[in-house]
Amino acid sequence: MSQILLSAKNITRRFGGLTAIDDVSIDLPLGAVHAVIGTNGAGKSTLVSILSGELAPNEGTIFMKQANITAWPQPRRARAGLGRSYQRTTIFPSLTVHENCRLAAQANHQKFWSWTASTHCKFSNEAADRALSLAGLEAHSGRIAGLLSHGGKRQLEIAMGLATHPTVLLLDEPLAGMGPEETERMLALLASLKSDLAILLVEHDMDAVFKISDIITVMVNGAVIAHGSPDIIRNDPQVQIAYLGEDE
Ligand SMILES: Nc1ncnc2c1ncn2[C@@H]1O[C@H](COP(=O)(O)OP(=O)(O)OP(=O)(O)O)[C@@H](O)[C@H]1O
Repeated sequence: MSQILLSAKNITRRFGGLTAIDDVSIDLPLGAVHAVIGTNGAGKSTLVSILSGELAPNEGTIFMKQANITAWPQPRRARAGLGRSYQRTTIFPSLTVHENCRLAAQANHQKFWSWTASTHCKFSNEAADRALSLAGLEAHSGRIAGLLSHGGKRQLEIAMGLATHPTVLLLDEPLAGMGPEETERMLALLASLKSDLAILLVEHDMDAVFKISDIITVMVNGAVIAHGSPDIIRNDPQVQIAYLGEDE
């Protein structure tokens, strides 16, 4: 069994009278894509926000390897190797592709406010170069980020996440709005990255999820109704009825 890089145990989150996350446990192993799927409002984005540290759970515990990170704020988790992308693109459109990655690396570094001009900061330039290479964006390094295609912008977001040297990457709908070619490119990118990472993927594109994932967790109304390999999930009668539709 691969090493578990992030483990969340019995997470519950309420918004007033609504239980958005209901006693959910999830493990993210090194070298695997773990997808979380579910109908709208199932609690997927809330779960990602709890894991990344943007939202606190009402109950439950989160570990990164042996460290209990439940009370750690988001920046501390990011420095410990937890990266995330958002449902909507969050790039700086007027800066270059390289500058976006450099800033992501700097923002994650405790010594950001040093006397070195940011453009000459060796570690952030190297982190940006490495991230752009991993994400297949080297050729676009000098381009203005806002002029990239939609798929290119999402790819840049992944590169910005990689610039922080994560070990765990939380991806919230990275394929949203992509055409078939862009989707294929992104799936190939995730497949090429996963051996060094634990990836959590929240995604509505079921073809992509079943193609790329090693493990799938299915949520309905905040609770997990099924968990297992793509084959197990595909053949789970509860999943077919509750999520994929009885016809499928
Ligand atoms: N800040 C908030 N305040 C109150 N309710 C919230 C808040 N954030 C989420 N919710 C509610 O919690 C539930 C889960 O929302 P969440 O966005 O996590 O679902 P989701 O599975 O990501 O949905 P989608 O697939 O549509 O993005 C929904 O009923 C939502 O309205």
